[in-house]
Amino acid sequence: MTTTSFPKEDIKVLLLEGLAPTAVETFRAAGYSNIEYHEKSLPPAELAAAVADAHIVGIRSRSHLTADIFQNSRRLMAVGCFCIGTNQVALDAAQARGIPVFNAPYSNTRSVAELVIAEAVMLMRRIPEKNMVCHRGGWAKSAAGSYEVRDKVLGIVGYGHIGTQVGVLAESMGMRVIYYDIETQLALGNARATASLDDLLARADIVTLHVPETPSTRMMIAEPQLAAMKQDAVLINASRGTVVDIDALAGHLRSKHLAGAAIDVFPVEPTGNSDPFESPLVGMDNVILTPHIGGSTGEAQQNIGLEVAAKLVRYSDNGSTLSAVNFPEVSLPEHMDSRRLLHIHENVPGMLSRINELFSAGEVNVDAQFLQTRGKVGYVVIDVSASEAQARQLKDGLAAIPGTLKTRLLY
Ligand SMILES: NC(=O)C1=CN([C@@H]2O[C@H](COP(=O)(O)OP(=O)(O)OC[C@H]3O[C@@H](n4cnc5c(N)ncnc54)[C@H](O)[C@@H]3O)[C@@H](O)[C@H]2O)C=CC1
Ligand SMILES: O=C(O)C(=O)COP(=O)(O)O
Repeated sequence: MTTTSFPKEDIKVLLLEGLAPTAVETFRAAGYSNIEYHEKSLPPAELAAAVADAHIVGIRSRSHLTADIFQNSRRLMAVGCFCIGTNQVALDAAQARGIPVFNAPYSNTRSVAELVIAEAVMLMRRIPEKNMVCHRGGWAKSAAGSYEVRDKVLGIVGYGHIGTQVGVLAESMGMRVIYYDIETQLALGNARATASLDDLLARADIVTLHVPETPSTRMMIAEPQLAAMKQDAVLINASRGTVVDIDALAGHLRSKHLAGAAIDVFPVEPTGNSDPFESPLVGMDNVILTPHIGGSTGEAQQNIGLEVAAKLVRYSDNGSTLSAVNFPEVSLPEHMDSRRLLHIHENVPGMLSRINELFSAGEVNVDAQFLQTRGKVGYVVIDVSASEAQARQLKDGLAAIPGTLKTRLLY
């Protein structure tokens, strides 16, 4: 087991939002015993205080880590988003303070894709309305307005990891897949890119959204886009709540322009299961409402727990930042016979020469050096053959270089 200059039992790991036991097990197996585990997200003030006291923080989509939180969390070393989306984290602010943020880019992809396919079938068969009639003691046996998904056009907005999975599954059921993405993407199977979003909206019987939350996707599906959809088309949103104008959608469902919708994410979501849920879509029989559970399956959560905790442990033990979403990516070998110094700094001219001056002045041998920069931050890892005292002295020397954000020493 790797040792760190800072004793592992003092490295505080804060895990929020009911992460899978695999996350806790991974930390424990690596020797991290100081774990604070919460089943829920914390209210903003409690969150800020808890993060300020932690070295490693694990969250899901509900905990908003703002620039202020990073500003006031001097101990914080790394953040793990145990999900795909990282829009809840002020990534630039984390970068500016030398804090890498990790996520699980694929672990719940399939879970979302399966749900979307199921919802496409349910909506095309008008199951939500028929289900509600039965619950109210009625009987609505009729084929009117019900269709197979075979041969229908599925329009995927955002053809990334989830969008492509949805496309592959949809084709296996005979759907014709078209997609729109701002980037050029490899079309899987027989899927075809559309010239524009409007083109997709005009052709699709089922529109499903798989874009991240960014300024360009905010209210991307608003009144004009909804109006551009085909009569009786259906909309599925399991991306982010900010992507759709929910009031405008309610209007198009009420007027029967659109035949139905399945919505998993909302502009404002309850912070916990005991909070009330409010939406203009509540009470509409032709809408499937789900509480942001696109990625909530046993398989996904178990895998996410393992994946993100392993990334955090690797960073803490070894300095590797591979697949960090906001940070220079460095994949490092083990440092069996060396002591490893980590230096995170502002990405300004002259930094490397200052670092190298420090080492050329000393009497230690540099075994390996790794450097990577990204945005405003640079990351240098130096393996040295040195005594513990020499390595500590070098760490202090690194910390004294102006523009230094963080230094660490791994034995
Ligand atoms: N409901 C849930 O529980 C879950 C929701 N999600 C959401 O799904 C999103 C997508 O996930 P992935 O497919 O893994 O992400 P991804 O990054 O692999 O794919 C997103 C795609 O959207 C495209 N895109 C970005 N801006 C666009 C725009 N303005 N117009 C058209 N295309 C645009 C990108 O080029 C990319 O191809 C996540 O960011 C997350 O917000 C993810 C997992 C679970
Ligand atoms: O992975 C994502 O981006 C999700 O939206 C899932 O979030 P969750 O882990 O269910 O809070």
